[in-house]
Amino acid sequence: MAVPVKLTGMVLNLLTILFLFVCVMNFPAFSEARVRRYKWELKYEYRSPDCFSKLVITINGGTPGPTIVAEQGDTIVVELKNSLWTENTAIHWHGIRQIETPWFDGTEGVTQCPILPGETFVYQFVVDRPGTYLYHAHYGMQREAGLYGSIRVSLPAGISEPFEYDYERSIMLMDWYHKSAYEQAAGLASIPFKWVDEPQSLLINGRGRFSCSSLASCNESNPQCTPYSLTVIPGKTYRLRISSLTALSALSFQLEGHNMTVVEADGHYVKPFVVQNLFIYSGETYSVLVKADQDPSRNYWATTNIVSRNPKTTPPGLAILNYYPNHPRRSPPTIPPPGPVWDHVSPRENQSLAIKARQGFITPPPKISDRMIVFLNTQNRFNGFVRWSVNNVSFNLPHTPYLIALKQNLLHAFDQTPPPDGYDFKNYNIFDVAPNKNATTSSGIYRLDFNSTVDIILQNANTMNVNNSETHPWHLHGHDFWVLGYGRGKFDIYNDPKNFNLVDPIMKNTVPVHPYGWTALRFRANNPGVWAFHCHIESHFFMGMGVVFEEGIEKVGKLPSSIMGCVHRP
Ligand SMILES: O=C1O[C@H]([C@@H](O)CO)C(O)=C1O
Repeated sequence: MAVPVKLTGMVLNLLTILFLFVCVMNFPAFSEARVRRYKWELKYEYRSPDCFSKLVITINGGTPGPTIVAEQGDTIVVELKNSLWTENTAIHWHGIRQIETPWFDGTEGVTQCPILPGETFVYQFVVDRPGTYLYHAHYGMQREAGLYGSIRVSLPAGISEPFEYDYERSIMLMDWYHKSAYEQAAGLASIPFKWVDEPQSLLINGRGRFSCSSLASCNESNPQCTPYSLTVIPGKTYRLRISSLTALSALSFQLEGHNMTVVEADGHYVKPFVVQNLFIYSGETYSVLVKADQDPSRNYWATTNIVSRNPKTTPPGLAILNYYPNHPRRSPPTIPPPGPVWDHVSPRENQSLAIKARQGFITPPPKISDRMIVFLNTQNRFNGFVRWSVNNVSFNLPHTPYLIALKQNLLHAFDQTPPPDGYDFKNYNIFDVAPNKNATTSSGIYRLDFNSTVDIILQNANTMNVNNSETHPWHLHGHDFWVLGYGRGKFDIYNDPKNFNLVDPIMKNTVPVHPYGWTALRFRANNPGVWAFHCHIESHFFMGMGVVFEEGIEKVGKLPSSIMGCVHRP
């Protein structure tokens, strides 16, 4: 009798060890997960990021705000105190899917009520994937007041990336306006329409340079606008996590005399490819590898330029690539290299086409989809206002959050007619000035079958100006999608799907649609909640360029009362 008992004990011990081993290997989060707590206070303060002094929103005194640094599987807790005297807020955690916490996506009007002045709101969510992510205000046009920052999620200790580097650094790109977000918003919502125009400067890690000349509130020797200096040790390889949260601008980023190898996009490993300049759209993140292998006796320029729109008077953003031990502020002996020609579309299309999933890290998409929605992107005129629309419907964001309205059956909170799944494919000429017949505004939403596979075709077109089609970066909340393809002209619903990349498409959360082109995406509607999908250009979303998806609302757990401040209960 004794032997079998002993054997059973041994077997049990072995099984326990095996179980723990499997947990550690497959679910690093299980063994390592930590809670990371942040205490943030938002304030309006005078700052001079490009030497021009204006009111900006700071987090704990800074803009950009603090970087959230975590490991895969960690829980992030941000205790956010709104000390803006008279202004609400909400913060979106861009690229974090909010699995089982759809109420902490931070999208005012979609997933939560605004956070009132004086209130402290606690966001709590899990960062379930490694990669480079972002956070920013998602309330009106508040992001461009300076409320933004980055989230860096690394792999748990003991697991390595599929590429090698010695050190890593973050580069955050931003465009910068001197007018307040209020002045801009009021202009966009006025008759006659007042466009925001090109930014006054471009910021690299929160620093830029505006030519101050005669302006009293501008001081070029203010240390707040000293160019950012990225110090490298000769011979070492750096992983640069490059992100953009511009209000408007599509950018190119380059390091004078250095190639960059792209290895990550929006938290997914990319089949490596080399670029001299990286095109990056608002809401995107990339990691590139750079070797400090040039003449170490000098410094080099790091520059960013506007592409896709005529930059007019906006100067390039400049930073210094500092080869240690040269002085970090020593100007390179060269003039900053020019960026790519702003209106050449094909180099940008080529970069989009080059971004594929890395071998060994491919998550294949479902082979077929259950529903295809085509989104025609156009400008409209509606009751005299200039708006943007998809399928001739311009989105109106209600202030009762959809998540609450749907859970509590508040049907009066938004339009109950769903917007259309397509446009008049046969008769609409995407190269014509947008005619805007039958343009409407609506707060209606798309309701997706839970767990269904959805294809989205972003179809670009001419704006209301002759021979003009713009670039729009579209961002999906709550999901990553597969990028199945890009094309020029009008998407052919019968033939173009035959060329979809179902082999190694990259997964992303933000993707551009190029001028007069289309972009095809696929995602699984498997994250119960209500999710915004919109152009990441701050003014375009404000002008109606977005939609909302609902999926599996019945599976959403009990909503926390903290998100419900604006909802009147009977
Ligand atoms: O929304 C926009 O308005 C202007 C312009 O079209 C106004 O005429 C522009 O470039 C946008 O992107």
